[in-house]
Amino acid sequence: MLPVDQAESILLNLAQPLDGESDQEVVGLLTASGRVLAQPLVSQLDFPHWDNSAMDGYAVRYEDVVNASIDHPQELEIIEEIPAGYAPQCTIKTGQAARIFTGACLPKGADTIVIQEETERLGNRVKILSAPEPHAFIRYQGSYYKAGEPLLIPGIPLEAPEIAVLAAAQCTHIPVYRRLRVALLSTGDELVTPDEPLKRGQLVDSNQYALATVVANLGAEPISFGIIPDQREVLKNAIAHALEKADIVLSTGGVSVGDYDYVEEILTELGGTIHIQAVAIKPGQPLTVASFPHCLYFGLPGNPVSALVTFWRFVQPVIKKKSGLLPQFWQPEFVKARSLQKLKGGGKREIYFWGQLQLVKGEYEFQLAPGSQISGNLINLAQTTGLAVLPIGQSEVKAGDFVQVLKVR
Ligand SMILES: Nc1nc2c(c(=O)[nH]1)N[C@H]1C(S)=C(S)[C@@H](COP(=O)(O)OP(=O)(O)OC[C@H]3O[C@@H](n4cnc5c(N)ncnc54)[C@H](O)[C@@H]3O)O[C@H]1N2
Ligand code: MOO
Ligand SMILES: [Mg+2]
Repeated sequence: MLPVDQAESILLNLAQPLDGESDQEVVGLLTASGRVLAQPLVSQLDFPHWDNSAMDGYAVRYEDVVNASIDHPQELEIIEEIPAGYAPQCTIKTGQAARIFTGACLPKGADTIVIQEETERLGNRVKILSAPEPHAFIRYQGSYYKAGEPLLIPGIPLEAPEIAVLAAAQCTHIPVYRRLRVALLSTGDELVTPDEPLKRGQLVDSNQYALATVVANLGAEPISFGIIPDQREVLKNAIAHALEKADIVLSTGGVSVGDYDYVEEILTELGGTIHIQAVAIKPGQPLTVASFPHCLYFGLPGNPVSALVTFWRFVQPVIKKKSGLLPQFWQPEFVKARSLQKLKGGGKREIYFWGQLQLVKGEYEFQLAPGSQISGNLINLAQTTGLAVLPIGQSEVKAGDFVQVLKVR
């Protein structure tokens, strides 16, 4: 049995990120969400593109209004009105101002904006009722970003803020890494699909749906191979087929010591290198991992909680790293949380308890899922947002004490 941290480092070494031209594709702005940028981007535009006003008001020369006050207002002549989107035509000279609106270009000669609340309008003249700060409310060209500087770096996930930057930079053809293909197969004679009537002894294949969801949420493409019976040759063919089609294969079941647990033998027969046969983790101990020249195979344990816990702990960072993300985006996120219940440890495995992680008055709390914490019980797994971890050697966490919690969503 490998310790959890050793299993993790073996896996992260095996997870080679997508790289090179053949692993990239070009997407549009509205299809870029959740993708990973594959090339450094530079814009030829300054941001802001022009000196412009941050407020509705008047563009003035600071020296004209420096002494303005409510008792001694400064009167200026309005020579132009500049809405957003218009190029100003005039130059502001001493004693003059331009009516200006938020986002509109600053006219030549002006160096300060007086907000409209500090003025009084009299036809084509305006009274300035207080002295502004010099350069007040001007957004200077290039003050956010100068053309030619690095804009976005490869390896970042594209979400609303990055997509806004890309749109503003008029980058409409976005180079991203291709989506990883993740094959899913559920092994077990007892399994049926959710729409089949159950005969005695049968069980619905829930793992396939759970894994398809978490894989898709990571921006990868789940490819379903359905339910494969516990028949050696049938399973071997299905695994061989999945290995051809995918970057990563996730199977569930068939990795323990039972007579019908064929996965590891098949992986060896197919030429895979076995890296992990068991991990000191509860639940999830029989996790089996093999590598092939173009594919990484995870044999996840069949119990529904074991399948998801091993996915969250080991597969998720691997998918993220392989997707081309920078380390700060793929490293598992552990937080310190106050456990609301007593957690009982002991034994030879690191124990993962499932429950809810909540932020209460700036401090994380972990609420253990009520009911049976046993790997076959998927019912109380619903609403899990964190996994509290008890390391080997720690016999308990008292209610109110701190515990490390892996955030899972
Ligand atoms: N003698 C021993 N027996 C077991 C050991 C052990 O060390 N010695 N380990 C136990 C542990 S821990 C786990 S975890 C399981 C892992 O078993 P397998 O990965 O071989 O999985 P199966 O035997 O095929 O199934 C286990 C369990 O999960 C249900 N299952 C399977 N697939 C699905 C699915 N797609 N959706 C929902 N549920 C599924 C299956 O019906 C079984 O109940 O082994 C223990 N045994
Ligand atoms: O290690 Mo198994 O995953 O608990 O039931
Ligand atoms: Mg088994």
